[in-house]
Amino acid sequence: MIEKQAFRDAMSCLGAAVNIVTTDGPAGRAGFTASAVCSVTDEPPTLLVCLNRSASVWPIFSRNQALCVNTLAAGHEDLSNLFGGKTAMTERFSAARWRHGVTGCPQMEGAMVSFDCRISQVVSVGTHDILFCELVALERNDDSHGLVWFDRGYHQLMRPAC
Ligand SMILES: NC(=O)C1=CN([C@@H]2O[C@H](COP(=O)(O)OP(=O)(O)OC[C@H]3O[C@@H](n4cnc5c(N)ncnc54)[C@H](O)[C@@H]3O)[C@@H](O)[C@H]2O)C=CC1
Ligand SMILES: Cc1cc2nc3c(=O)[nH]c(=O)nc-3n(C[C@H](O)[C@H](O)[C@H](O)COP(=O)(O)O)c2cc1C
Repeated sequence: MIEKQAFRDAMSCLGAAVNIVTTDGPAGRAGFTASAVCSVTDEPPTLLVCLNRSASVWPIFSRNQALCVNTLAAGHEDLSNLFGGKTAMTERFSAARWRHGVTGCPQMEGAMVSFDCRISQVVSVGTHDILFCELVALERNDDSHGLVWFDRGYHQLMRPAC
């Protein structure tokens, strides 16, 4: 049996994009920081997001059935911390500018990519729900530099100069 701490220490070696995942709908607006986001299939275009069921945002995502994955760019470190901490939702959203996507979920201005999705399936594993999300609309910002979460810290990824 692998201890939880050994698992987390090992997982901290896997670099991952940092995302602010948002929702809006009948249950209201919410957002949280997630690194557990992954491409599933391109037919139909689907990604997954792992959400801890003990997070305060969980009931809101469960009910709204739609979300937007906003992939963060270099310079968004403070925003990531804000959406990853125990901060009030109004404070989280007042730190950036938002538009409404096709699903009505908040799309962050300046995000590297925004994946506007409907939640197509949910599978519970351990403490988390795996939200399978089918893409409805897409917005890209190819000028910004990247941001990854690696070894419990942020690292900027620079695009080669053209
Ligand atoms: N998948 C998740 O739920 C993640 C949660 N976090 C949360 O953010 C905070 C800071 O995390 P770190 O500084 O990276 O240090 P950490 O030691 O808490 O986590 C190291 C790595 O383990 C994995 N991890 C952490 N908590 C997890 C969980 N509850 N379930 C599955 N995998 C998990 C992630 O890959 C994370 O980068 C912690 O509270 C952590 O729980 C961070 C990354 C992913
Ligand atoms: C870099 C980073 C990555 C995170 N990734 C995830 C994740 O993939 N899934 C998850 O459920 N929580 C993740 N968290 C934790 C949530 O962002 C955090 O628990 C959530 O904002 C909790 O909010 P609450 O205070 O509203 O419960 C991450 C936090 C940070 C700082």
